[in-house]
Amino acid sequence: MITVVCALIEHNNRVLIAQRGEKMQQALLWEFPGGKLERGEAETDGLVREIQEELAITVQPYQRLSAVNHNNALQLVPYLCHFRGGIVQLLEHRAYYWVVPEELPKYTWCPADVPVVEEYLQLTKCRD
Ligand SMILES: Nc1nc2c([nH]c(=O)n2[C@H]2C[C@H](O)[C@@H](COP(=O)(O)OP(=O)(O)OP(=O)(O)O)O2)c(=O)[nH]1
Repeated sequence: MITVVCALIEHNNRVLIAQRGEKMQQALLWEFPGGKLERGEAETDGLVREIQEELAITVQPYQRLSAVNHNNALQLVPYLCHFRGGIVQLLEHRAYYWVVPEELPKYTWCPADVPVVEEYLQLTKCRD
């Protein structure tokens, strides 16, 4: 089973979502950006590195959400992150949006992300 960390990057009550490229696995589906950890790398270190590599922005992870075990093949570990600066560049993805949480269900998600979206919606409802 591979571990993939992903970031729910928050800024001004919105969260960043990214669309996978045409040639990537799970092409054109929406995800929270992130990627696989390197050997011995801490989850949050790997996440900060992946977001810098993929989007050229700096994030600060602050809360781990529930890990999703998808088909015993992939463990997706989501983190809430503060946006700390930079200008988004699409170095790997096809598109990105900053969306309000209520808009999240409109997108076609990678299957493993569906429970993450649900947990995030619950959590943001409790904030209001
Ligand atoms: N980054 C990310 N990957 C996800 C999510 N949901 C999901 O099923 N995946 C899958 C897609 C890929 O099979 C795998 C992550 O691979 P990746 O290609 O994004 O990771 P990476 O940047 O480390 O890629 P690589 O260069 O090592 O291949 O996890 C998600 O929300 N974010």
